[in-house]
Amino acid sequence: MRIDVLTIFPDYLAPLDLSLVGKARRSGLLDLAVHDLRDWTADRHRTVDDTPFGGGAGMVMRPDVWGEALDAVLADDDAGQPAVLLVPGPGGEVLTQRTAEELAGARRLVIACGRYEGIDARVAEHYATRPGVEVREISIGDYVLNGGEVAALVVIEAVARLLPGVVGNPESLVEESHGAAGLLEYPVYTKPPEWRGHAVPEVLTSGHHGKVARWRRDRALERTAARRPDLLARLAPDALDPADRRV
Ligand SMILES: COC(=O)c1ccnc(N)c1
Repeated sequence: MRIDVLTIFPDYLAPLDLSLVGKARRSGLLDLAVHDLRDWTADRHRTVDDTPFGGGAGMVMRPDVWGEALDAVLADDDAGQPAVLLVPGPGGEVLTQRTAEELAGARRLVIACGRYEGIDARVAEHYATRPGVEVREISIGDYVLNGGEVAALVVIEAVARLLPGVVGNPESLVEESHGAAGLLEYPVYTKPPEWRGHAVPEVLTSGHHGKVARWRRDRALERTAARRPDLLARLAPDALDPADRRV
């Protein structure tokens, strides 16, 4: 997968050199490039914004600069592959694990990080008509940030970890919260077996794999019922077996 990020703060995306995403980039599993939007400005001050039509506080990011940048980045592709143009913003569709799974299936993501009061609306309108480009505004939750960069980091991590080969044990993707099981994850423990008077649940040291699996499933169901009953309600009817019903 190829991901391009456009921003006026490239250093905000430095964490993408670290950990699993950084490893995926170095191994070639993920082709990720961060671009400075100001490289497409034409004036001495490298201006990317201007005052809003209709008045009001703050500044709006100029469509001409974004147009030059997006045209250049979108044109730079090997096979005219379709691209999803993501615009992080509080008014977008809220990112869920399902969204991440969808985006992980894309050949290419281009992420336009807005700042100030946002990007001139005509940019999204224009690229929505561009053949091979799908425009999606993505929110990472119901709150406002100062720019799209933090959201870009969240989206990239949520998507990259789903790419084959990025996480060591793909099995772990099934039982994690919001994973394929559709439940919250069960509690996890490691050595020592007792810590400050807290013992590890005995079943986990019994060596009985069937009982461990049942215990974990029960804890995941209990947690989901207590903290996110909405997720339980969404489960397919056949997702719960008779043994689950007693939790
Ligand atoms: C400027 O971007 C935001 O404020 C933003 C982006 C993505 N999700 C949000 N909840 C806010």
